[in-house]
Amino acid sequence: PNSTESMAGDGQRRRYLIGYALAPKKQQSFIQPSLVSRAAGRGMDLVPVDPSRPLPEQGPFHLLIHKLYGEEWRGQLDAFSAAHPAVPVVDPPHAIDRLHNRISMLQVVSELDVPLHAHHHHTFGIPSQVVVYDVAALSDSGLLAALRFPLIAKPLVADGTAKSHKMSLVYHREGLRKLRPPLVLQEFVNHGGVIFKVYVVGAHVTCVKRRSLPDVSSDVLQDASAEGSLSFSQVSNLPNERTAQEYYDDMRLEDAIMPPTAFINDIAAALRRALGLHLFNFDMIRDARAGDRYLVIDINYFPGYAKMPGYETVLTDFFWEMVHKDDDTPNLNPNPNDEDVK
Ligand SMILES: Nc1ncnc2c1ncn2[C@@H]1O[C@H](COP(=O)(O)OP(=O)(O)OP(=O)(O)O)[C@@H](O)[C@H]1O
Ligand SMILES: O=P(O)(O)O[C@H]1[C@H](OP(=O)(O)O)[C@@H](OP(=O)(O)O)[C@@H](O)[C@@H](O)[C@@H]1OP(=O)(O)O
Ligand SMILES: [Mg+2]
Ligand SMILES: [Mg+2]
Repeated sequence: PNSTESMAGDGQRRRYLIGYALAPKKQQSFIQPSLVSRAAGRGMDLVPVDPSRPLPEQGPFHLLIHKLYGEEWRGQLDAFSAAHPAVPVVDPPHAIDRLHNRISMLQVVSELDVPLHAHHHHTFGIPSQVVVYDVAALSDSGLLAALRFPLIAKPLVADGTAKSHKMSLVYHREGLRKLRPPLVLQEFVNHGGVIFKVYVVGAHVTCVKRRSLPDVSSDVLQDASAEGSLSFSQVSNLPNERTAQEYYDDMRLEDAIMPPTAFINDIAAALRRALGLHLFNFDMIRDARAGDRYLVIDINYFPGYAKMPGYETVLTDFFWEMVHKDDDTPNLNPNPNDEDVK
């Protein structure tokens, strides 16, 4: 409805339109009034995109952010980019695709170029893993010889469906029988029940601690009578309730030492370059057997940023950078006093 090229009033700054295309649940969690008002205070209006209507009828946008999939939506984005090559689309669908397969997702990590000498004895990598396409492969001894129990079985596809988050812990061979390929069998690495979630928003990096799966003891592995596997879903996204059992875990969480900031920042920057993405997070665990070894186990596109401390400021700064990318005025102040933020 509103022409964004126009001035909002005498002496007022130019306004920018940021279109967001998100599933209803994502829209609920991400588009908080606090974010909308902070962005508005910096001259940027967040408006929903209707994916069922042609993009040229909407806007005109100065930036598009999205977490929607499918051929139709991709066609919309391609047409939009062809018509408006200067308007940033965050992020390109082909770059997001790589995160929809748990093999290609972590492949990037093993290829990263991070100057490790700068980080003393801290190292990083991914757990050993193999991809299993069919049931027959589950009893292939050669394939299994490459891995040590316990294993974690994850659906190969990570497309955001509830199914793609369903996993099983597998303690011994018997436990493999219940599994449904295609999946990834990954070594479960004991890590003290704490996971580090690293949120990336353009050049900004924030690391937070979360509760994770508890360590698997050797007793459990040796107990032949025990169930061979255990299923679960989205542990790192559990509500922060504290049952008696969890009280202890929370204490351990508080005590957990964060990985060094420079180390995290270097991995995040290298990942951002390699993936060609602006908005993602990755999960990292510290290998309990080798205290300074970290393993990346998951990468998510456009994660739950509202859970990240200072999310309104971080996202607003990012939007500002994106809409001013092509400005030729070198000394624009990136942090003017916000106008209407309480
Ligand atoms: N190799 C591993 N070793 C130990 N624990 C693991 C391993 N892989 C996953 N986990 C645990 O299982 C949880 C779920 O795994 P993962 O993060 O891959 O699933 P997801 O469904 O993609 O999660 P998200 O909700 O973050 O997208 C992790 O948060 C962690 O607690
Ligand atoms: O909201 P969405 O559907 O995008 O859910 C994402 C969820 O964010 P939410 O907190 O907003 O639910 C993320 O949580 P954090 O890692 O940030 O804790 C993470 O679980 C992603 O894997 C989910 O993306 P999916 O893999 O399902 O596409
Ligand atoms: Mg995860
Ligand atoms: Mg994930």
